Amino acid sequence: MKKHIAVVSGDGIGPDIVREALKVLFAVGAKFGHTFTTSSYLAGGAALDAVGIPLPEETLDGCRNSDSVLLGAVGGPKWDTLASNLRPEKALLGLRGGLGLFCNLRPAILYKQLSDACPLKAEIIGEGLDLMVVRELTGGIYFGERGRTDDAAFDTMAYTVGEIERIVRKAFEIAQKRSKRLCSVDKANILNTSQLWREVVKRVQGDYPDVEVSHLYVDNAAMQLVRNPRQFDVIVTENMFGDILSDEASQITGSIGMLPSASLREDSYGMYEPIHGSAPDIAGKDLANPIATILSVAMMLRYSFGLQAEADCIESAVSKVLDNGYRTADIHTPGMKKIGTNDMGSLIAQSL
Ligand SMILES: NC(=O)C1=CN([C@@H]2O[C@H](COP(=O)(O)OP(=O)(O)OC[C@H]3O[C@@H](n4cnc5c(N)ncnc54)[C@H](O)[C@@H]3O)[C@@H](O)[C@H]2O)C=CC1
Ligand SMILES: CC(C)CC(=O)C(=O)O
Ligand SMILES: [Mg+2]
Repeated sequence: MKKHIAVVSGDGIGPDIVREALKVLFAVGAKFGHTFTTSSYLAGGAALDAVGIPLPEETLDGCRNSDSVLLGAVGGPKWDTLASNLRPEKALLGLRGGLGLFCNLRPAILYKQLSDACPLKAEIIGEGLDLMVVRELTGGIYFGERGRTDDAAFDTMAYTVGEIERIVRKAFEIAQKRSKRLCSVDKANILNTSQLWREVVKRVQGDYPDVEVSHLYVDNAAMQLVRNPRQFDVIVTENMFGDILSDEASQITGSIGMLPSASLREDSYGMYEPIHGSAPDIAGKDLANPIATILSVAMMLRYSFGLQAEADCIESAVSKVLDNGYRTADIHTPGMKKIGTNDMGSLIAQSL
């Protein structure tokens, strides 16, 4: 198979982790006889520094004309004082919105080798954690009307039935292939958008009678995630709630450096990125955990290219390296071998 991938490394640890993910992508290509080619594009602070805007047209076009996108992360203190339409994070929203990637899958899996890195008590975590956060990605408050004067500011959360229905249907389909349990998270005791969200879930539910549905308010869901995370299998929620809850879920897996994501539209095209940000505190220091980005490559192979065995091979290689006791600093526990970003990527590539 031949595929062309747009690579957007971005800022902070973005280049560190994408470099390791590409090592693994090319190694898996060589092992299975696929040709993966790449083109690099600027976005975020890197683009601001080079051309004065966070998302150059060339980047969006390059991504559109590729088979999929691999993204690191954007943002950092250097650009924090810029007006909101010029901030690096605008590039991320521009890519997600511009490419129509409404469906964000964020699997939170606690590898058994990392149970000591999980901050929850053993009796809470039991046999482990394997949940899927299905997050709406192109609507809600990150995309609504916004404004700012010297002494006031507003952001708007807006959703249409169509935007809710398409993500909710995706979540039902995913639940059908897993444990057939779906929890919809909203704030329907306050927000109009959440009341509409809940109405849509209840109507659409009729088409998936085999799926058991529950509803939680987001404040309770945040609490339940640490009280009893194993009650969840698939969570579906709007953009900002999904952003926050997936960072929370990631900590249960040991580190935010473990969680990959896929951002999809109706066809097989997708953008793949770790759920974390650009971690400016550890950028360029060989400290970042590249596993989330490497597992994002596995998601790319599975969801965009239909390469199941290749995706499984990457996930097994990650597991093997953890089995052998290698840990980056964020998941390190006593008795384990502490290694850097570069060695972690190389070991995973060699273990394919
Ligand atoms: N997708 C993206 O591009 C995102 C970008 N951001 C941006 O990133 C910048 C930093 O944001 P923060 O809130 O600090 O979130 P962050 O996710 O970058 O970092 C939070 C904490 O987790 C650690 N961390 C993150 N990824 C790690 C990894 N792979 N290995 C080890 N440790 C890791 C960091 O060192 C930090 O202590 C901001 O400019 C923010 O806007 C934030 C979230 C998503
Ligand atoms: C940087 C934000 C726009 C988004 C975010 O935190 C995320 O998608 O995880
Ligand atoms: Mg986030």
